[in-house]
Formats: sequence, structure tokens, C-alpha cells
Amino acid sequence: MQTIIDAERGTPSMNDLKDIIRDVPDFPKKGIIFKDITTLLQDARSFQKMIDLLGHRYIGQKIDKVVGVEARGFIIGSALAYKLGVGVVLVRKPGKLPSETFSKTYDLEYGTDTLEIHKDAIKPGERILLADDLLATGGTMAAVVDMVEQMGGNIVECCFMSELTFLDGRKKLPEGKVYSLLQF
Ligand SMILES: O=P(O)(O)OC[C@H]1O[C@H](OP(=O)(O)OP(=O)(O)O)[C@H](O)[C@@H]1O
Ligand SMILES: Nc1ncnc2[nH]cnc12
Repeated sequence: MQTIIDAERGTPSMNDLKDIIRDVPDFPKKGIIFKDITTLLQDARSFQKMIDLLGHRYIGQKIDKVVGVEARGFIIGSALAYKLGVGVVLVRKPGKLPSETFSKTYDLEYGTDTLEIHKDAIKPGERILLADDLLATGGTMAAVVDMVEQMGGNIVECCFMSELTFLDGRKKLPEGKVYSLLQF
């Protein structure tokens, strides 16, 4: 069910946040139920509540930088970084970052992809929060974990707005360092 949250109804509940994410069947391929977060992002109260809840988890955890994964992870990562008062590092699809990069190819729920990060984006020992909108098979975030660890970053946690628990993506990620706000 899709919920429109209006000013009179106050702050959205966890169920409201789940309900406002739209299911789109057979996108981008037959058999995939795509979790469309645009419906949540365009609702001011839902967007704010989601970032507030994620942000509160990391306030006081001495995060040095947030890493956001292109493209939807940029939205979550940037808003979180702003809330925590730290910088945001962009992990991008190939050929988009202008300076020297590390890169990693990985499997997706619906194909394969490559991600890149600037070689000088993270200094050894920095406390890094990884952020994305959704954890599915875990391939994307596992690739990011690999690159950040290769650079000497100290991963505090991999955080997601939502998680498709039936795909067990967290198995590919560092044990005890995975957090999702909403589970499907
Ligand atoms: O856990 P996984 O199976 O790796 O899947 C999760 C990833 O898939 C989606 O990104 P997508 O590659 O579709 O790119 P987009 O954000 O540019 O739409 C999503 O935003 C995650 O980054
Ligand atoms: N089912 C899904 N919905 C939205 N984004 C995804 N990324 C990988 N699987 C996805």
C-alpha cells in the first residue's frame, strides 16, 4: 500500500517509511521487484525522518568520512555526512572520476558492474561509514568494502536505508558491521 504522509498526521512511523517505498514489478528485468525509493525521497517528512534515524546511530562515533555509492547511495550518503558534519566520498560507476582510481567489478541482482574510488579519497586509519540505499545481494557493498580496506580505511559500519533480507547480502559483508533501517 502506498501512503501519502501529510503534515497533520505528524512524524512517519517505521511502517509508514516501509509503505511509502513503491514496489515496481519486473524492473529492470522480469522477476525483479524493484524497490523504488523516489516515493520516499520526495516526501519531506519521510526523507527527514529516515536521515535523522540513520544519523542518530552514528553521532558520537567519531566518523571521519561517509562513503556514498552511485547513484542512490549519493543521496543517503550526502545527507548523512551533512548531518554528521563530515565529508562525503563518492564511489562512482566507471569513467566518471577524473583523478587516479582503484576499481572493482562485482555481481548485481540483475547483472554485473564496476565501481571506482579516487585513490586519495581515504587516508589509512580514517573511520569510515559506508552508505547506500539498499542491500540486496551485497555485491555492491562488498566491492566498496574491498576498496576501502585496500586503502587502509577503518570501516565503522555499512549502513543501508533498506535491506532485502531474503537475499542474505549481509553474509558478504564484515560480520557485525551491517545496519539497515527497514527490512523487506
Ligand atoms: O546488494 P546488491 O545486489 O549489490 O544491490 C544493491 C545496489 O543496487 C542498487 O544500485 P544500482 O546498481 O541499481 O545503481 P543506481 O543506484 O545507480 O540505480 C542499489 O542502489 C545498491 O547500490
Ligand atoms: N530489488 C531491488 N530494488 C531496488 N534496487 C535494487 N538493487 C538491487 N536489487 C534491487
